[in-house]
Amino acid sequence: MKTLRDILYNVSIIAVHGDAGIPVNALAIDSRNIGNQDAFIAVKGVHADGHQYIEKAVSLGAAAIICESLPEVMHDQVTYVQVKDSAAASGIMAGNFFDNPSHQLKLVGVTGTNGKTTIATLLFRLYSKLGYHCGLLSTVQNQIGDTVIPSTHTTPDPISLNALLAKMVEDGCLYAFMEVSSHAIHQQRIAGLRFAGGLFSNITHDHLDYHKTFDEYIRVKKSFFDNLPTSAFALTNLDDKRGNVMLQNTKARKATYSLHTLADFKGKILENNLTGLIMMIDDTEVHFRLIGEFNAYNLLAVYGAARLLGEDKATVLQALSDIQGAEGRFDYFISDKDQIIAIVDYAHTPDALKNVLATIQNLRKGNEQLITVVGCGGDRDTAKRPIMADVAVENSDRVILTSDNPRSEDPTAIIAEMEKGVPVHLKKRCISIVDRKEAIKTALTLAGKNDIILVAGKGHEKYQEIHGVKHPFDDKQVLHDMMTMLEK
Ligand SMILES: CC(=O)N[C@H]1[C@@H](OP(=O)(O)OP(=O)(O)OC[C@H]2O[C@@H](n3ccc(=O)[nH]c3=O)[C@H](O)[C@@H]2O)O[C@H](CO)[C@@H](O)[C@@H]1O[C@H](C)C(=O)N[C@@H](C)C(=O)N[C@H](CCC(=O)O)C(=O)O
Ligand SMILES: Nc1ncnc2c1ncn2[C@@H]1O[C@H](COP(=O)(O)OP(=O)(O)OP(=O)(O)O)[C@@H](O)[C@H]1O
Ligand SMILES: N[C@H](CCC[C@H](N)C(=O)O)C(=O)O
Ligand SMILES: [Mg+2]
Repeated sequence: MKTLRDILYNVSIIAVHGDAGIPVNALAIDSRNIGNQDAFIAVKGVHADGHQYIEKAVSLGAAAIICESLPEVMHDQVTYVQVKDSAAASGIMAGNFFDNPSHQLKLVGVTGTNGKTTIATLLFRLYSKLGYHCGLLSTVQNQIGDTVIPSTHTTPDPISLNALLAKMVEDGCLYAFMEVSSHAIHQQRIAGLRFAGGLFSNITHDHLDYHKTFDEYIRVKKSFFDNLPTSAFALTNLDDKRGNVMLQNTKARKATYSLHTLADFKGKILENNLTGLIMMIDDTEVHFRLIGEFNAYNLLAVYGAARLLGEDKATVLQALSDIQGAEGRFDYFISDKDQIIAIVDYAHTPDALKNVLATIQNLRKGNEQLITVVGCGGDRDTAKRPIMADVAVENSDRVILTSDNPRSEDPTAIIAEMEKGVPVHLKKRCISIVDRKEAIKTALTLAGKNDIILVAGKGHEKYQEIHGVKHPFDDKQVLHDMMTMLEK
């Protein structure tokens, strides 16, 4: 068993009260997970302060307490360690506890508002296809080779994260590809990890409920690159306004990709339709199964990262050509009877919705109707609600505003906020139906031959979260079922 002293290696310590040589059984940042001989790390959170739970942790058997301010009552049998930053300490300690698994494989992190899941998943599938055993940490799921481990977050808390990386190392993985969310960077869930590379996709409006201003959101994302080591690569999208800024202060080896300007990895779209993309990448013409300009960016990012990790150009392009995208990202099927194209997409930001609708507009052959069903999540960025409704009506023939995951909010009130973004002259395009199933059914009823239906916002999600309860709900399944029912 490791001692507290071993686990504290590299942590900025202010004071130690008690014996640092005690053995530690497990680490926890949540007092509810404390067992005998564990170390509890008290972290200040968004809703509560972990320091309030120190006594509770001791009563459950904690042998060590890591905190920023020492409690008034200290027990003789417990070791108290005062640190400068408990959140940072939790990452570093989790690394030490699990033998720093990120040092034992090549860990690649992907950040940006949109495209993280797609890029990380494509990298995982590419490397698996190239014959490497590897791991994936993503919004949709975590994976170690073929073994799927359900994910609770885009980027897990530092203890779960290091535990998963340690399992990957134990299982013989050489690479791990992970999404790095802005929440995770800000909450230091990635503290102490050693990255072999970092990728930037893009940055647009999202999560302003959490980060408050766009500048702060940019600063947080940038800090991921600021902290990369010199041994890593940092790959950025030059077509994004903030692409250069992201790498301004990084020590890592800089590299760029672009569809529109000179870059280390240069791509051009030759064809973009429902059968996929044809692109020119560094003078080679390649066909991909993924659809839409935004996926051209994702593919280019993946190609660039693989080259920076040392793979051969022809091998990468050949393998990438046949790979499918992540679940619920431009996931579509065509109905037998009326050839209605039904698309499920995880677009839950104004920019993602705009991109997916622009992609659909490009795919239109004649004057098919485009019907969009969309909602916004509760307890999340409220500023995006009217913007998303506006984007939807500006770029669709018919829009049905509906409920996403209302969480603790009233879905009718969320929809009312969305409605405020619909310009008066476009109001007739738009109706609101709170029940998501009814909304999808109505879209199908409105659709005629060859029309296109986009159901946006929930992608792969298999539930609808209402007041803390996750009710089974799957956009793709509902579309299938309703279509079958209406065709009978
Ligand atoms: C807003 C947010 O990000 N919250 C995360 C945060 O929790 P928190 O700050 O709210 O925690 P808190 O309730 O204030 O508690 C503070 C501390 O006291 C501890 N505590 C609390 C209660 C108790 O009885 N005992 C106890 O010890 C908690 O474990 C915590 O360490 O830290 C927790 C542990 O890491 C996370 O699980 C939690 O994610 C919540 C569930 C969440 O929904 N997060 C979302 C917004 C999120 O992180 N999303 C991103 C993706 C976003 C994107 O699309 O880019 C993600 O990476 O998943
Ligand atoms: N490179 C991109 N640029 C803009 N939009 C994109 C891009 N890639 C994907 N999208 C859109 O964003 C949606 C979400 O994509 P993806 O899940 O890959 O992003 P993400 O960054 O992982 O999202 P999250 O932060 O929720 O985990 C997709 O369904 C698609 O509509
Ligand atoms: N990772 C994103 C997911 C949003 C998905 C959408 N369906 C919602 O519930 O808002 C978030 O936590 O903001
Ligand atoms: Mg994701």
